[in-house]
Amino acid sequence: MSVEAAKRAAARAAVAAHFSPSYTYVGIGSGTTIIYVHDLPPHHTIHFVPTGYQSRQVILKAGLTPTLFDHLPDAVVLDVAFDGADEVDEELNCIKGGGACLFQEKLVAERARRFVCVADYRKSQPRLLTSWPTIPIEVAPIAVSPVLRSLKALGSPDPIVRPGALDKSGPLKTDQDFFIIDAPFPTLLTTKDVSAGAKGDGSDGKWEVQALSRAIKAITGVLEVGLFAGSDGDEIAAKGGKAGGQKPVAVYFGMEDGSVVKRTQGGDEKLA
Ligand SMILES: O=C(CO)[C@H](O)[C@H](O)COP(=O)(O)O
Repeated sequence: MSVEAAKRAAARAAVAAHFSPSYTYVGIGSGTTIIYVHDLPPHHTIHFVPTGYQSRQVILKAGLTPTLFDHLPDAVVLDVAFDGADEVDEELNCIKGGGACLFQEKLVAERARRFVCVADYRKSQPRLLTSWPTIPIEVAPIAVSPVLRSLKALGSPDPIVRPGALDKSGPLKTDQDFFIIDAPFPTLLTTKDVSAGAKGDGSDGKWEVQALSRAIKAITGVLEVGLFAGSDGDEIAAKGGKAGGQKPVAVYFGMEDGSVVKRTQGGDEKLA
């Protein structure tokens, strides 16, 4: 099965399980997989909340109505948010930002009752930074040099500012007019690794996902980190919260053999 067919199969399974025509607000992320999420059952009054320029164009092209994040009334919680990912580990931590939209993607994911990811088989790995090489980090242009130095001090061997499409036009600019730094690190540890005795605090060069995310976020000049980790919407709801999770409640992987694998905290399940 082609990668595109795998993406479509993942999106169909995610929509079948997590979309309802009765919803009012639905987040729609960025990337090439999310395009297939627009194949929705009939619905009438849903506001689709984009995660940036590309996402807004995709919503418009599908004939749907975009509602910008900063137009949402304060009390609104999105019923669900769908998005892609660059890599997902076995604990459902994600790397995002391959398309440079990580800041608004995190805003939208955290505003949703449930965040659901769609991806093809290449994105599924036991640990982050196994196949995807770097962590995307959105940075204020004025702060690029000190942020690069701080990332090296945290153990990133060779962080680079992501170039734009043309050499002569300088670095790529995000929807916020910021830059993206792509920072490689050694493969990240899971909480299971830490429970099994690994330190995960970077002192031996190895970081656990959330510990590294916090350390990068604490650097002055960093707007957001492309690591989506911590609690998911269901864990937050169990504690009485309405939204706030960065981690997906489920990830749907379209597989090479045509099947779809659904990953949740309970493990992986092969769907038909
Ligand atoms: O995080 C993202 C953009 O910033 C995308 O969701 C991620 O890059 C996945 O994209 P694709 O579906 O094209 O593989």
